[in-house]
Amino acid sequence: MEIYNPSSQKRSRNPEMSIPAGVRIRGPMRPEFEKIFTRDALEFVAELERKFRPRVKYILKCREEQQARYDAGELPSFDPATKAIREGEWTCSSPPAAIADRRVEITGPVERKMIINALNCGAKMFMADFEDSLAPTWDNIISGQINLRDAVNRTITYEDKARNKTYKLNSKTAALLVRPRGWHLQESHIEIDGEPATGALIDFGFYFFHNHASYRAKHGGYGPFFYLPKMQHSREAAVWNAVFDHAEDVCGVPRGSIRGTVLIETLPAVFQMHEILYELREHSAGLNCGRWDYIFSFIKTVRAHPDRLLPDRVQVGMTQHFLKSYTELLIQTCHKRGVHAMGGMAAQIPIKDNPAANEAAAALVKADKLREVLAGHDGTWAAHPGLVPLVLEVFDQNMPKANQLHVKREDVNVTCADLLQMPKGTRTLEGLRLNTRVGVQYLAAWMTGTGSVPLYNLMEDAATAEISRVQNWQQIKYNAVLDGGLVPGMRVTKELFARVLDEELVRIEKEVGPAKFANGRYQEAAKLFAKQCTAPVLDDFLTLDAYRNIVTFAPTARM
Ligand SMILES: CC(=O)SCCNC(=O)CCNC(=O)[C@H](O)C(C)(C)COP(=O)(O)OP(=O)(O)OC[C@H]1O[C@@H](n2cnc3c(N)ncnc32)[C@H](O)[C@@H]1OP(=O)(O)O
Ligand SMILES: O=CC(=O)O
Ligand SMILES: [Mg+2]
Repeated sequence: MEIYNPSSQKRSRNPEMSIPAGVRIRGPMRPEFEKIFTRDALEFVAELERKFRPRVKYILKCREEQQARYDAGELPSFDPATKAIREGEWTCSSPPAAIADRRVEITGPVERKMIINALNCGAKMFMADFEDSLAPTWDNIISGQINLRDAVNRTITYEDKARNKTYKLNSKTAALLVRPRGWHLQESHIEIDGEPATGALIDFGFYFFHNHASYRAKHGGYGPFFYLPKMQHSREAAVWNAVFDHAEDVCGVPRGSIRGTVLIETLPAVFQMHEILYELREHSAGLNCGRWDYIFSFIKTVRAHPDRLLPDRVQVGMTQHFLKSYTELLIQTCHKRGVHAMGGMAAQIPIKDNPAANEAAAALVKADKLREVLAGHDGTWAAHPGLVPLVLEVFDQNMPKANQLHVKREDVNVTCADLLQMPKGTRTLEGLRLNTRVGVQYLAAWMTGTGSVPLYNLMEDAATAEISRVQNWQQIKYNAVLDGGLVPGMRVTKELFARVLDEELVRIEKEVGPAKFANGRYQEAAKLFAKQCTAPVLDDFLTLDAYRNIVTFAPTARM
Protein backbone atom coordinates (compact mmCIF):
# COMPACT_ATOMS: atom_id res chain seq x y z
CA MET A 1 0.00 0.00 0.00
CA GLU A 2 1.16 3.51 -0.73
CA ILE A 3 1.02 5.92 2.17
CA TYR A 4 1.26 9.66 1.71
CA ASN A 5 3.38 11.53 4.22
CA PRO A 6 2.13 15.14 4.13
CA SER A 7 4.98 16.51 6.24
CA SER A 8 7.61 15.50 3.68
CA GLN A 9 5.32 16.17 0.68
CA LYS A 10 6.75 13.00 -0.86
CA ARG A 11 5.06 9.76 -1.76
CA SER A 12 6.50 6.68 -0.18
CA ARG A 13 5.93 3.09 -1.27
CA ASN A 14 7.17 1.85 2.09
CA PRO A 15 4.40 1.83 4.69
CA GLU A 16 6.79 1.66 7.64
CA MET A 17 8.33 5.00 6.66
CA SER A 18 5.02 6.80 7.04
CA ILE A 19 3.69 5.16 10.15
CA PRO A 20 4.95 6.77 13.36
CA ALA A 21 7.05 4.70 15.73
CA GLY A 22 4.98 2.56 18.09
CA VAL A 23 1.91 2.58 15.86
CA ARG A 24 0.88 -0.73 14.31
CA ILE A 25 -2.04 -1.04 11.94
CA ARG A 26 -3.22 -4.63 11.99
CA GLY A 27 -6.41 -4.31 9.92
CA PRO A 28 -6.35 -5.03 6.17
CA MET A 29 -5.56 -1.93 4.11
CA ARG A 30 -7.64 -0.55 1.27
CA PRO A 31 -6.16 2.17 -0.95
CA GLU A 32 -8.80 4.70 0.13
CA PHE A 33 -7.81 4.27 3.81
CA GLU A 34 -4.74 6.40 2.96
CA LYS A 35 -6.98 9.43 3.27
CA ILE A 36 -7.43 8.68 6.95
CA PHE A 37 -4.01 7.24 7.87
CA THR A 38 -1.95 10.31 7.11
CA ARG A 39 1.21 10.60 9.15
CA ASP A 40 -0.06 13.68 11.02
CA ALA A 41 -3.37 12.05 11.85
CA LEU A 42 -1.66 8.92 13.14
CA GLU A 43 0.64 11.03 15.29
CA PHE A 44 -2.34 12.95 16.68
CA VAL A 45 -4.21 9.75 17.53
CA ALA A 46 -1.12 8.08 19.02
CA GLU A 47 -0.54 11.09 21.24
CA LEU A 48 -4.17 11.00 22.42
CA GLU A 49 -3.79 7.34 23.26
CA ARG A 50 -0.52 7.80 25.11
CA LYS A 51 -1.82 10.76 27.09
CA PHE A 52 -5.26 9.38 28.02
CA ARG A 53 -4.90 5.58 28.11
CA PRO A 54 -3.98 5.54 31.83
CA ARG A 55 -7.07 7.61 32.67
CA VAL A 56 -9.30 5.36 30.57
CA LYS A 57 -7.95 2.34 32.43
CA TYR A 58 -8.58 4.10 35.74
CA ILE A 59 -12.18 4.88 34.75
CA LEU A 60 -12.82 1.24 33.89
CA LYS A 61 -11.25 0.09 37.16
CA CYS A 62 -13.48 2.51 39.09
CA ARG A 63 -16.52 1.08 37.29
CA GLU A 64 -15.54 -2.42 38.43
CA GLU A 65 -15.05 -1.30 42.02
CA GLN A 66 -18.35 0.55 42.06
CA GLN A 67 -20.18 -2.47 40.61
CA ALA A 68 -18.67 -4.63 43.37
CA ARG A 69 -20.23 -2.26 45.92
CA TYR A 70 -23.61 -2.51 44.16
CA ASP A 71 -23.23 -6.30 44.12
CA ALA A 72 -22.62 -6.17 47.87
CA GLY A 73 -25.99 -4.48 48.40
CA GLU A 74 -25.41 -0.75 47.85
CA LEU A 75 -27.83 1.16 45.63
CA PRO A 76 -26.84 4.16 43.47
CA SER A 77 -27.45 7.54 45.07
CA PHE A 78 -26.40 11.18 44.99
CA ASP A 79 -22.80 11.69 46.16
CA PRO A 80 -22.62 13.79 49.35
CA ALA A 81 -19.10 14.90 48.37
CA THR A 82 -20.40 16.81 45.34
CA LYS A 83 -23.44 18.44 46.96
CA ALA A 84 -21.85 21.87 46.47
CA ILE A 85 -21.74 21.31 42.71
CA ARG A 86 -25.37 20.17 42.62
CA GLU A 87 -26.54 23.10 44.69
CA GLY A 88 -24.15 25.78 43.38
CA GLU A 89 -25.13 28.58 41.01
CA TRP A 90 -23.15 28.10 37.79
CA THR A 91 -24.01 27.60 34.15
CA CYS A 92 -22.42 25.97 31.15
CA SER A 93 -21.25 28.05 28.17
CA SER A 94 -24.28 29.04 26.12
CA PRO A 95 -25.15 26.99 23.02
CA PRO A 96 -23.71 28.35 19.75
CA ALA A 97 -26.19 29.37 17.04
CA ALA A 98 -25.37 26.25 15.00
CA ILE A 99 -26.97 24.03 17.63
CA ALA A 100 -29.53 26.37 19.21
CA ASP A 101 -32.39 24.58 17.43
CA ARG A 102 -32.11 20.80 17.64
CA ARG A 103 -35.79 19.92 17.55
CA VAL A 104 -35.33 16.80 15.45
CA GLU A 105 -32.12 14.79 15.26
CA ILE A 106 -32.01 11.76 12.99
CA THR A 107 -29.54 9.07 13.97
CA GLY A 108 -27.88 6.26 12.05
CA PRO A 109 -24.65 4.38 11.45
CA VAL A 110 -21.75 5.99 9.58
CA GLU A 111 -22.74 4.14 6.40
CA ARG A 112 -22.31 6.10 3.15
CA LYS A 113 -25.84 6.00 1.72
CA MET A 114 -27.46 6.45 5.12
CA ILE A 115 -25.31 9.50 5.84
CA ILE A 116 -26.53 11.17 2.64
CA ASN A 117 -30.15 10.22 3.32
CA ALA A 118 -29.93 11.43 6.90
CA LEU A 119 -28.32 14.76 6.01
CA ASN A 120 -31.00 15.33 3.34
CA CYS A 121 -34.06 14.21 5.31
CA GLY A 122 -35.19 17.55 6.77
CA ALA A 123 -33.99 16.93 10.34
CA LYS A 124 -32.10 19.79 12.02
CA MET A 125 -29.24 17.53 13.05
CA PHE A 126 -27.85 14.11 12.19
CA MET A 127 -26.04 12.01 14.75
CA ALA A 128 -23.61 9.84 12.82
CA ASP A 129 -23.00 6.80 14.94
CA PHE A 130 -19.91 4.70 15.67
CA GLU A 131 -21.75 3.27 18.66
CA ASP A 132 -25.11 1.52 19.32
CA SER A 133 -26.08 1.32 15.63
CA LEU A 134 -22.69 0.33 14.18
CA ALA A 135 -20.98 -3.06 14.27
CA PRO A 136 -17.36 -1.92 14.75
CA THR A 137 -15.76 -4.01 12.01
CA TRP A 138 -12.50 -2.60 10.75
CA ASP A 139 -14.08 -1.76 7.44
CA ASN A 140 -17.09 -0.03 9.01
CA ILE A 141 -14.91 2.07 11.29
CA ILE A 142 -12.43 3.33 8.69
CA SER A 143 -14.97 3.65 5.85
CA GLY A 144 -17.08 5.59 8.36
CA GLN A 145 -14.22 8.06 8.79
CA ILE A 146 -13.92 8.46 5.01
CA ASN A 147 -17.69 8.95 4.69
CA LEU A 148 -17.74 11.61 7.40
CA ARG A 149 -14.83 13.45 5.87
CA ASP A 150 -16.60 13.51 2.51
CA ALA A 151 -19.82 14.60 4.22
CA VAL A 152 -18.15 17.51 6.02
CA ASN A 153 -16.48 18.57 2.77
CA ARG A 154 -19.84 18.10 0.97
CA THR A 155 -18.23 15.83 -1.65
CA ILE A 156 -20.02 12.68 -0.54
CA THR A 157 -21.90 10.74 -3.24
CA TYR A 158 -23.15 7.18 -3.55
CA GLU A 159 -24.00 5.12 -6.62
CA ASP A 160 -26.66 2.44 -6.26
CA LYS A 161 -25.92 0.56 -9.47
CA ALA A 162 -28.72 -1.99 -9.02
CA ARG A 163 -31.29 0.80 -8.81
CA ASN A 164 -29.47 3.14 -11.17
CA LYS A 165 -29.63 5.86 -8.55
CA THR A 166 -27.06 8.46 -7.56
CA TYR A 167 -27.16 9.93 -4.07
CA LYS A 168 -25.76 13.39 -3.34
CA LEU A 169 -26.30 16.16 -0.81
CA ASN A 170 -29.13 18.69 -1.08
CA SER A 171 -28.22 22.36 -0.80
CA LYS A 172 -29.72 22.46 2.71
CA THR A 173 -28.65 19.67 5.03
CA ALA A 174 -28.74 18.74 8.71
CA ALA A 175 -25.79 19.68 10.92
CA LEU A 176 -23.56 16.78 11.85
CA LEU A 177 -22.95 15.35 15.33
CA VAL A 178 -20.70 12.33 15.79
CA ARG A 179 -20.98 9.64 18.47
CA PRO A 180 -17.70 7.82 19.15
CA ARG A 181 -17.68 4.43 20.87
CA GLY A 182 -17.95 4.17 24.66
CA TRP A 183 -14.84 4.05 26.86
CA HIS A 184 -15.05 0.27 27.30
CA LEU A 185 -14.42 -0.75 23.67
CA GLN A 186 -10.96 -1.24 22.22
CA GLU A 187 -9.93 -0.93 18.59
CA SER A 188 -7.89 -4.10 18.18
CA HIS A 189 -6.85 -3.30 14.60
CA ILE A 190 -4.69 -0.41 15.75
CA GLU A 191 -2.01 -0.91 18.38
CA ILE A 192 -0.13 1.87 20.08
CA ASP A 193 3.03 0.79 21.90
CA GLY A 194 1.96 -2.85 21.78
CA GLU A 195 -1.58 -2.39 23.17
CA PRO A 196 -4.89 -2.11 21.34
CA ALA A 197 -6.07 1.48 20.99
CA THR A 198 -9.14 2.90 22.75
CA GLY A 199 -12.11 2.84 20.35
CA ALA A 200 -13.45 6.19 21.58
CA LEU A 201 -10.10 7.94 20.98
CA ILE A 202 -9.74 6.42 17.51
CA ASP A 203 -13.23 7.58 16.48
CA PHE A 204 -12.88 11.01 18.02
CA GLY A 205 -9.23 11.47 17.03
CA PHE A 206 -9.43 10.75 13.30
CA TYR A 207 -12.74 12.58 12.89
CA PHE A 208 -11.59 15.68 14.77
CA PHE A 209 -8.19 15.82 13.14
CA HIS A 210 -9.47 15.58 9.58
CA ASN A 211 -12.57 17.74 9.93
CA HIS A 212 -12.25 20.44 12.57
CA ALA A 213 -11.19 23.15 10.16
CA SER A 214 -13.85 22.55 7.48
CA TYR A 215 -16.51 21.97 10.09
CA ARG A 216 -15.81 25.17 12.01
CA ALA A 217 -15.65 27.18 8.79
CA LYS A 218 -19.22 26.09 8.01
CA HIS A 219 -20.63 26.48 11.54
CA GLY A 220 -19.70 29.96 12.69
CA GLY A 221 -16.38 28.94 14.21
CA TYR A 222 -17.92 26.24 16.42
CA GLY A 223 -17.73 22.48 16.39
CA PRO A 224 -17.22 19.71 15.71
CA PHE A 225 -20.13 18.50 17.83
CA PHE A 226 -20.27 15.13 19.57
CA TYR A 227 -22.51 12.76 21.49
CA LEU A 228 -20.73 11.03 24.38
CA PRO A 229 -22.15 7.61 25.30
CA LYS A 230 -22.44 5.22 28.24
CA MET A 231 -20.68 7.19 30.94
CA GLN A 232 -21.23 6.22 34.55
CA HIS A 233 -19.53 8.99 36.52
CA SER A 234 -18.42 12.60 36.21
CA ARG A 235 -14.76 11.50 36.29
CA GLU A 236 -15.41 10.03 32.85
CA ALA A 237 -16.76 13.36 31.62
CA ALA A 238 -13.61 14.99 33.02
CA VAL A 239 -11.55 12.77 30.72
CA TRP A 240 -13.62 13.77 27.68
CA ASN A 241 -13.17 17.40 28.70
CA ALA A 242 -9.40 16.94 28.92
CA VAL A 243 -9.41 15.21 25.51
CA PHE A 244 -11.28 18.19 24.06
CA ASP A 245 -8.86 20.68 25.70
CA HIS A 246 -5.91 18.73 24.33
CA ALA A 247 -7.35 18.49 20.81
CA GLU A 248 -8.15 22.20 20.74
CA ASP A 249 -4.67 23.13 21.98
CA VAL A 250 -2.79 20.86 19.58
CA CYS A 251 -4.82 21.98 16.55
CA GLY A 252 -4.99 25.68 17.45
CA VAL A 253 -8.75 25.65 17.90
CA PRO A 254 -10.20 28.19 20.37
CA ARG A 255 -11.23 26.78 23.77
CA GLY A 256 -14.89 25.77 23.90
CA SER A 257 -15.33 25.27 20.15
CA ILE A 258 -15.98 21.55 20.57
CA ARG A 259 -19.32 20.73 22.18
CA GLY A 260 -20.47 17.36 23.49
CA THR A 261 -23.93 16.15 24.48
CA VAL A 262 -23.70 13.45 27.13
CA LEU A 263 -26.12 10.56 26.94
CA ILE A 264 -27.51 9.83 30.36
CA GLU A 265 -27.97 6.16 29.70
CA THR A 266 -26.61 4.44 32.77
CA LEU A 267 -28.28 4.29 36.16
CA PRO A 268 -25.22 5.59 38.07
CA ALA A 269 -24.98 8.62 35.74
CA VAL A 270 -28.46 9.90 36.54
CA PHE A 271 -27.15 10.69 40.05
CA GLN A 272 -24.24 12.62 38.53
CA MET A 273 -25.91 14.89 35.98
CA HIS A 274 -24.92 18.24 37.51
CA GLU A 275 -21.42 16.91 38.09
CA ILE A 276 -21.11 15.72 34.46
CA LEU A 277 -22.24 19.10 33.13
CA TYR A 278 -19.87 20.83 35.53
CA GLU A 279 -16.86 18.87 34.28
CA LEU A 280 -17.74 19.68 30.67
CA ARG A 281 -19.09 23.17 31.29
CA GLU A 282 -17.05 24.92 28.56
CA HIS A 283 -17.67 22.06 26.13
CA SER A 284 -21.18 20.98 27.02
CA ALA A 285 -24.10 20.84 24.61
CA GLY A 286 -26.40 19.32 27.22
CA LEU A 287 -27.69 15.87 28.04
CA ASN A 288 -29.80 13.27 26.24
CA CYS A 289 -32.14 10.57 27.58
CA GLY A 290 -30.63 7.39 26.13
CA ARG A 291 -33.56 5.33 27.32
CA TRP A 292 -32.55 1.92 25.91
CA ASP A 293 -29.11 1.74 27.45
CA TYR A 294 -30.60 3.25 30.60
CA ILE A 295 -33.01 0.31 30.97
CA PHE A 296 -30.15 -2.09 30.22
CA SER A 297 -27.98 -0.36 32.81
CA PHE A 298 -30.79 -0.41 35.39
CA ILE A 299 -30.86 -4.21 35.21
CA LYS A 300 -27.08 -4.52 35.07
CA THR A 301 -26.45 -2.24 38.04
CA VAL A 302 -28.83 -4.13 40.33
CA ARG A 303 -27.89 -7.55 38.93
CA ALA A 304 -27.17 -8.92 42.41
CA HIS A 305 -30.55 -7.85 43.81
CA PRO A 306 -33.05 -10.70 43.29
CA ASP A 307 -35.93 -8.46 44.37
CA ARG A 308 -35.37 -6.26 41.32
CA LEU A 309 -36.63 -8.34 38.40
CA LEU A 310 -38.10 -6.23 35.61
CA PRO A 311 -41.32 -7.01 33.73
CA ASP A 312 -41.19 -7.93 30.03
CA ARG A 313 -39.21 -5.50 27.94
CA VAL A 314 -42.27 -4.32 25.98
CA GLN A 315 -43.87 -3.16 29.23
CA VAL A 316 -40.96 -0.98 30.33
CA GLY A 317 -42.15 2.21 28.61
CA MET A 318 -41.36 5.85 29.26
CA THR A 319 -44.47 6.40 31.40
CA GLN A 320 -43.15 4.00 34.07
CA HIS A 321 -42.40 6.11 37.13
CA PHE A 322 -38.63 5.51 37.20
CA LEU A 323 -38.25 6.56 33.56
CA LYS A 324 -40.58 9.56 33.86
CA SER A 325 -38.58 10.71 36.92
CA TYR A 326 -35.29 10.37 35.06
CA THR A 327 -36.43 12.43 32.09
CA GLU A 328 -37.91 15.17 34.27
CA LEU A 329 -34.82 15.42 36.43
CA LEU A 330 -32.67 15.59 33.29
CA ILE A 331 -34.75 18.47 31.89
CA GLN A 332 -34.63 20.37 35.18
CA THR A 333 -30.86 19.84 35.47
CA CYS A 334 -30.05 20.92 31.93
CA HIS A 335 -32.24 24.01 31.99
CA LYS A 336 -30.80 25.13 35.32
CA ARG A 337 -27.36 24.96 33.70
CA GLY A 338 -28.43 26.63 30.41
CA VAL A 339 -28.05 23.69 28.02
CA HIS A 340 -30.29 21.43 25.94
CA ALA A 341 -32.25 18.52 27.38
CA MET A 342 -32.65 16.12 24.49
CA GLY A 343 -35.23 13.36 24.30
CA GLY A 344 -34.60 9.84 23.08
CA MET A 345 -35.52 7.21 20.57
CA ALA A 346 -38.93 5.68 20.07
CA ALA A 347 -38.26 2.23 18.61
CA GLN A 348 -41.15 2.19 16.12
CA ILE A 349 -40.26 2.54 12.43
CA PRO A 350 -42.45 2.81 9.32
CA ILE A 351 -44.20 -0.44 8.38
CA LYS A 352 -44.32 -0.70 4.60
CA ASP A 353 -46.82 -3.45 3.87
CA ASN A 354 -49.54 -2.83 6.47
CA PRO A 355 -51.17 0.63 6.53
CA ALA A 356 -53.12 0.00 9.75
CA ALA A 357 -50.02 -1.22 11.60
CA ASN A 358 -48.06 1.70 10.13
CA GLU A 359 -50.62 4.16 11.44
CA ALA A 360 -50.53 2.54 14.87
CA ALA A 361 -46.72 2.76 14.94
CA ALA A 362 -46.83 6.43 13.91
CA ALA A 363 -49.38 7.12 16.67
CA LEU A 364 -47.02 5.62 19.25
CA VAL A 365 -44.11 7.74 18.01
CA LYS A 366 -46.32 10.83 18.04
CA ALA A 367 -47.47 10.19 21.62
CA ASP A 368 -43.88 9.67 22.73
CA LYS A 369 -42.71 12.92 21.11
CA LEU A 370 -45.67 14.85 22.48
CA ARG A 371 -44.82 13.63 25.99
CA GLU A 372 -41.23 14.79 25.45
CA VAL A 373 -41.99 18.26 24.15
CA LEU A 374 -44.63 18.91 26.81
CA ALA A 375 -42.23 17.77 29.53
CA GLY A 376 -39.73 20.42 28.38
CA HIS A 377 -37.31 18.59 26.10
CA ASP A 378 -35.60 20.83 23.53
CA GLY A 379 -35.54 18.22 20.80
CA THR A 380 -35.53 14.52 20.20
CA TRP A 381 -34.36 11.62 18.05
CA ALA A 382 -35.87 9.96 15.00
CA ALA A 383 -34.74 6.50 13.83
CA HIS A 384 -35.90 6.78 10.24
CA PRO A 385 -36.31 9.58 7.63
CA GLY A 386 -39.96 8.58 7.24
CA LEU A 387 -40.64 9.70 10.81
CA VAL A 388 -38.95 13.09 10.60
CA PRO A 389 -41.98 15.08 9.30
CA LEU A 390 -44.19 13.66 12.06
CA VAL A 391 -41.68 14.42 14.80
CA LEU A 392 -41.02 17.89 13.38
CA GLU A 393 -44.73 18.64 13.38
CA VAL A 394 -45.11 17.70 17.06
CA PHE A 395 -42.20 19.94 18.05
CA ASP A 396 -43.23 22.80 15.72
CA GLN A 397 -46.72 22.81 17.19
CA ASN A 398 -45.58 22.76 20.79
CA MET A 399 -42.22 24.51 20.78
CA PRO A 400 -42.53 27.92 19.08
CA LYS A 401 -38.96 29.02 19.91
CA ALA A 402 -35.69 27.35 18.93
CA ASN A 403 -35.63 25.51 22.25
CA GLN A 404 -37.26 25.74 25.67
CA LEU A 405 -34.29 26.39 27.91
CA HIS A 406 -36.56 28.88 29.70
CA VAL A 407 -38.81 26.03 30.95
CA LYS A 408 -37.09 25.48 34.27
CA ARG A 409 -39.29 22.67 35.63
CA GLU A 410 -38.86 23.93 39.20
CA ASP A 411 -41.96 21.90 40.04
CA VAL A 412 -39.94 18.68 39.65
CA ASN A 413 -38.75 17.11 42.89
CA VAL A 414 -37.19 13.75 42.09
CA THR A 415 -35.68 11.61 44.84
CA CYS A 416 -33.49 8.49 44.86
CA ALA A 417 -36.62 6.45 45.55
CA ASP A 418 -38.28 7.81 42.40
CA LEU A 419 -35.27 6.91 40.26
CA LEU A 420 -35.08 3.43 41.71
CA GLN A 421 -38.79 2.60 41.80
CA MET A 422 -39.38 -0.77 40.17
CA PRO A 423 -41.50 -0.71 36.99
CA LYS A 424 -44.85 -2.45 37.14
CA GLY A 425 -45.91 -5.30 34.86
CA THR A 426 -45.69 -9.01 34.22
CA ARG A 427 -43.05 -11.49 33.10
CA THR A 428 -44.21 -13.99 30.53
CA LEU A 429 -42.93 -16.91 28.52
CA GLU A 430 -43.63 -14.87 25.38
CA GLY A 431 -41.33 -12.15 26.78
CA LEU A 432 -38.54 -14.70 27.22
CA ARG A 433 -39.15 -16.00 23.71
CA LEU A 434 -39.13 -12.54 22.16
CA ASN A 435 -35.93 -11.53 23.98
CA THR A 436 -34.31 -14.69 22.65
CA ARG A 437 -35.51 -14.29 19.08
CA VAL A 438 -34.45 -10.66 18.96
CA GLY A 439 -31.12 -11.21 20.73
CA VAL A 440 -30.05 -14.00 18.38
CA GLN A 441 -31.09 -12.21 15.19
CA TYR A 442 -29.46 -8.97 16.30
CA LEU A 443 -26.18 -10.71 17.14
CA ALA A 444 -26.21 -12.59 13.82
CA ALA A 445 -26.60 -9.27 11.98
CA TRP A 446 -23.95 -7.56 14.13
CA MET A 447 -21.42 -10.32 13.43
CA THR A 448 -21.96 -9.80 9.69
CA GLY A 449 -21.31 -6.09 10.02
CA THR A 450 -24.78 -4.56 10.51
CA GLY A 451 -25.38 -2.80 13.82
CA SER A 452 -29.01 -1.68 13.48
CA VAL A 453 -31.78 -3.79 12.04
CA PRO A 454 -35.55 -3.81 11.72
CA LEU A 455 -37.01 -6.75 13.69
CA TYR A 456 -40.74 -7.26 14.18
CA ASN A 457 -41.33 -3.66 13.04
CA LEU A 458 -39.01 -2.13 15.63
CA MET A 459 -35.53 -0.70 15.42
CA GLU A 460 -33.04 -2.95 17.19
CA ASP A 461 -29.51 -1.90 18.01
CA ALA A 462 -26.82 -2.77 20.55
CA ALA A 463 -28.69 -1.06 23.38
CA THR A 464 -32.04 -2.75 22.78
CA ALA A 465 -30.35 -6.14 22.28
CA GLU A 466 -28.58 -5.66 25.62
CA ILE A 467 -31.96 -5.39 27.34
CA SER A 468 -32.96 -8.75 25.84
CA ARG A 469 -29.72 -10.32 27.03
CA VAL A 470 -29.65 -9.00 30.60
CA GLN A 471 -33.34 -9.58 31.12
CA ASN A 472 -32.92 -13.24 30.16
CA TRP A 473 -29.83 -13.47 32.36
CA GLN A 474 -31.69 -11.97 35.32
CA GLN A 475 -34.65 -14.32 34.93
CA ILE A 476 -32.45 -17.41 34.58
CA LYS A 477 -30.17 -16.40 37.47
CA TYR A 478 -33.07 -15.93 39.89
CA ASN A 479 -35.40 -18.56 38.42
CA ALA A 480 -38.08 -15.92 37.87
CA VAL A 481 -41.68 -17.06 38.13
CA LEU A 482 -43.57 -16.43 34.89
CA ASP A 483 -47.03 -14.87 34.91
CA GLY A 484 -49.95 -16.35 32.96
CA GLY A 485 -49.45 -19.19 30.54
CA LEU A 486 -50.61 -22.80 30.68
CA VAL A 487 -48.45 -23.81 33.64
CA PRO A 488 -49.05 -21.43 36.56
CA GLY A 489 -45.95 -20.66 38.60
CA MET A 490 -43.55 -21.84 35.85
CA ARG A 491 -39.99 -20.79 36.66
CA VAL A 492 -37.27 -19.73 34.24
CA THR A 493 -34.40 -22.22 34.42
CA LYS A 494 -31.40 -22.96 32.22
CA GLU A 495 -33.28 -25.97 30.89
CA LEU A 496 -36.36 -23.93 30.00
CA PHE A 497 -34.17 -21.33 28.31
CA ALA A 498 -32.34 -24.04 26.31
CA ARG A 499 -35.70 -25.33 25.06
CA VAL A 500 -36.88 -21.82 24.21
CA LEU A 501 -33.64 -21.15 22.33
CA ASP A 502 -34.00 -24.32 20.25
CA GLU A 503 -37.61 -23.54 19.41
CA GLU A 504 -36.92 -19.91 18.59
CA LEU A 505 -34.08 -20.91 16.26
CA VAL A 506 -36.55 -23.07 14.35
CA ARG A 507 -38.92 -20.12 14.18
CA ILE A 508 -36.15 -17.78 12.99
CA GLU A 509 -35.22 -20.22 10.23
CA LYS A 510 -38.85 -20.30 9.11
CA GLU A 511 -39.09 -16.52 9.18
CA VAL A 512 -35.86 -15.70 7.34
CA GLY A 513 -35.92 -18.75 5.06
CA PRO A 514 -33.50 -21.71 4.93
CA ALA A 515 -31.01 -20.08 2.53
CA LYS A 516 -30.51 -16.92 4.59
CA PHE A 517 -30.42 -19.01 7.75
CA ALA A 518 -27.74 -21.32 6.37
CA ASN A 519 -25.63 -18.47 5.02
CA GLY A 520 -26.03 -16.27 8.10
CA ARG A 521 -24.32 -16.54 11.48
CA TYR A 522 -27.45 -17.55 13.41
CA GLN A 523 -26.05 -20.72 15.03
CA GLU A 524 -22.93 -18.90 16.16
CA ALA A 525 -25.07 -16.03 17.45
CA ALA A 526 -27.31 -18.45 19.34
CA LYS A 527 -24.29 -20.03 21.01
CA LEU A 528 -22.89 -16.66 22.05
CA PHE A 529 -26.28 -15.38 23.22
CA ALA A 530 -26.81 -18.54 25.28
CA LYS A 531 -23.38 -18.22 26.85
CA GLN A 532 -24.12 -14.62 27.78
CA CYS A 533 -27.59 -15.34 29.18
CA THR A 534 -26.40 -18.21 31.36
CA ALA A 535 -23.05 -16.81 32.54
CA PRO A 536 -22.57 -17.16 36.32
CA VAL A 537 -21.55 -13.48 36.46
CA LEU A 538 -23.14 -11.03 34.06
CA ASP A 539 -20.70 -9.76 31.41
CA ASP A 540 -20.48 -5.98 31.24
CA PHE A 541 -21.29 -5.72 27.55
CA LEU A 542 -22.48 -8.18 24.92
CA THR A 543 -20.36 -6.44 22.32
CA LEU A 544 -17.13 -7.02 24.26
CA ASP A 545 -17.52 -10.76 23.85
CA ALA A 546 -18.94 -10.53 20.33
CA TYR A 547 -16.11 -8.24 19.17
CA ARG A 548 -13.72 -11.21 19.06
CA ASN A 549 -15.86 -12.58 16.20
CA ILE A 550 -15.39 -9.56 13.95
CA VAL A 551 -11.69 -8.79 14.37
CA THR A 552 -9.79 -9.42 11.12
CA PHE A 553 -6.05 -8.93 11.08
CA ALA A 554 -4.23 -8.58 7.77
CA PRO A 555 -1.93 -11.55 7.12
CA THR A 556 0.94 -9.25 6.18
CA ALA A 557 0.69 -6.91 9.17
CA ARG A 558 4.15 -5.70 10.19
CA MET A 559 5.59 -3.33 12.79
C1 LIG B 1 -30.57 3.16 21.25
C2 LIG B 1 -29.96 4.07 20.27
O1 LIG B 1 -28.81 4.35 20.34
S1 LIG B 1 -30.92 4.71 19.04
C3 LIG B 1 -29.75 5.36 17.90
C4 LIG B 1 -29.03 4.31 17.20
N1 LIG B 1 -29.88 3.60 16.26
C5 LIG B 1 -30.11 4.09 15.05
O2 LIG B 1 -29.56 5.12 14.72
C6 LIG B 1 -31.03 3.36 14.12
C7 LIG B 1 -31.15 4.08 12.82
N2 LIG B 1 -32.10 3.46 11.93
C8 LIG B 1 -31.79 2.45 11.14
O3 LIG B 1 -30.68 1.94 11.16
C9 LIG B 1 -32.83 1.96 10.17
O4 LIG B 1 -33.87 2.87 10.06
C10 LIG B 1 -33.48 0.63 10.59
C11 LIG B 1 -32.40 -0.45 10.62
C12 LIG B 1 -34.11 0.72 11.94
C13 LIG B 1 -34.54 0.25 9.56
O5 LIG B 1 -33.89 0.09 8.35
P1 LIG B 1 -34.65 -0.38 7.02
O6 LIG B 1 -35.77 -1.28 7.33
O7 LIG B 1 -33.59 -0.84 6.09
O8 LIG B 1 -35.24 0.95 6.49
P2 LIG B 1 -36.05 1.16 5.16
O9 LIG B 1 -35.93 0.00 4.24
O10 LIG B 1 -37.42 1.56 5.51
O11 LIG B 1 -35.28 2.40 4.54
C14 LIG B 1 -35.81 3.21 3.54
C15 LIG B 1 -34.80 4.23 3.16
O12 LIG B 1 -34.51 5.06 4.30
C16 LIG B 1 -33.12 5.02 4.59
N3 LIG B 1 -32.96 5.05 6.03
C17 LIG B 1 -33.58 4.30 6.98
N4 LIG B 1 -33.18 4.68 8.20
C18 LIG B 1 -32.30 5.68 8.03
C19 LIG B 1 -31.56 6.48 8.94
N5 LIG B 1 -31.67 6.32 10.26
N6 LIG B 1 -30.74 7.42 8.42
C20 LIG B 1 -30.66 7.59 7.08
N7 LIG B 1 -31.34 6.86 6.17
C21 LIG B 1 -32.16 5.92 6.65
C22 LIG B 1 -32.63 3.71 4.00
O13 LIG B 1 -31.25 3.78 3.75
C23 LIG B 1 -33.47 3.63 2.74
O14 LIG B 1 -32.91 4.47 1.78
P3 LIG B 1 -33.18 4.26 0.18
O15 LIG B 1 -34.65 4.27 -0.03
O16 LIG B 1 -32.48 5.41 -0.44
O17 LIG B 1 -32.57 2.94 -0.16
O1 LIG C 1 -28.22 5.64 22.84
C1 LIG C 1 -29.36 5.69 23.12
C2 LIG C 1 -30.02 4.69 23.92
O2 LIG C 1 -31.25 4.79 24.09
O3 LIG C 1 -29.31 3.80 24.38
MG1 LIG D 1 -27.19 4.01 23.93
